[in-house]
Amino acid sequence: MQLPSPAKLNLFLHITGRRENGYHDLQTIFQFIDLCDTLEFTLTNDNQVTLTPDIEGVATTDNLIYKAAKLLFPHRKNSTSGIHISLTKQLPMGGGIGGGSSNAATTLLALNTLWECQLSLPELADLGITLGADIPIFVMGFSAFAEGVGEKLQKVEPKTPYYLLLKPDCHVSTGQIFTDKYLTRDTPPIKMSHALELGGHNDCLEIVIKHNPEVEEAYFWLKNHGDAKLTGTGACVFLACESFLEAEKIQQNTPKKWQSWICRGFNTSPTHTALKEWVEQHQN
Ligand SMILES: C[C@](O)(CO)[C@H](O)COP(=O)(O)OP(=O)(O)OC[C@H]1O[C@@H](n2ccc(N)nc2=O)[C@H](O)[C@@H]1O
Ligand SMILES: Nc1ncnc2c1ncn2[C@@H]1O[C@H](COP(=O)(O)OP(=O)(O)OP(=O)(O)O)[C@@H](O)[C@H]1O
Repeated sequence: MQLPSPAKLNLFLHITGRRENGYHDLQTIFQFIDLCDTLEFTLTNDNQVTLTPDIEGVATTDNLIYKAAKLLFPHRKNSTSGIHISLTKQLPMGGGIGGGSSNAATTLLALNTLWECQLSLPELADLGITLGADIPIFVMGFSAFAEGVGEKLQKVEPKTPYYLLLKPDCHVSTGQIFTDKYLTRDTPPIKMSHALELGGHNDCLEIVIKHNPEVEEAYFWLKNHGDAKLTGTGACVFLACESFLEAEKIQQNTPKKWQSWICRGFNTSPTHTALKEWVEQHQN
């Protein structure tokens, strides 16, 4: 089974409070984009989880793919089932586009089918959130207005424009941003209808810029072309464009020191679309 594992954008990100355990209450709209890693799953009968290739600097046992597979292990129908997973990585790490979380969710979805665990999507999301706050959105697979730490999801259908996405050459630590003393943590909550009509801002921007001059440069460069936004805690910044051609024109002038992609917004995760097709093809 081969599945895409897409990135997400936070169309805005408001921080409305801080919990005693250090996690933050937030409001955001998540949307998927068609920039994806690819995961290939091969069933084995050896009671093992194996993963290739290694991600540089990440031990296999720390890889969210491996951790997600291990979470599902007790739910296998057949206790000798194993899995070999092969990862083709395209999504930059530390970009705020949720690559690791997406990989974990894709693994949960694939193995739930291959190992016949028969867990519901909310049950998989509950397992996933123990590994990361961004995993439930990728498990549920629809664009959403999110609250809580990112797990209370209401389905929404924002516009699906082309985006120009830039990745400055730095890696932002989400933990560092969320522990910064000066992070705004008291943005008043807004209603979903307000969020859909008027959008919002990203409370992390000021702190991310303070720690990462590369993000500051890319953000203000892109802002010259329109309403540029930071996704998550960065480092990626993005701009919704009127058309593919407009995105391409701006991309042609983008300084070469930044990676750039033209991608499309999607309100259904490409993982879910591909998994549905796989299930239809493999039904007796
Ligand atoms: C910034 C976002 O990407 C927005 O979608 C997410 O909120 C972050 O999600 P994530 O990377 O899956 O987050 P986790 O791996 O659970 O946590 C990374 C770090 O961010 C902090 N964190 C994360 C989510 C949240 N709502 N409040 C937090 O304070 C955690 O304390 C942790 O130190
Ligand atoms: N399969 C994986 N893919 C990417 N990163 C992984 C994976 N497994 C573990 N990680 C760790 O997670 C960290 C964050 O990677 P990720 O691609 O999710 O970045 P991100 O989008 O900025 O994350 P977030 O905003 O969710 O913190 C990486 O630096 C890496 O140490």
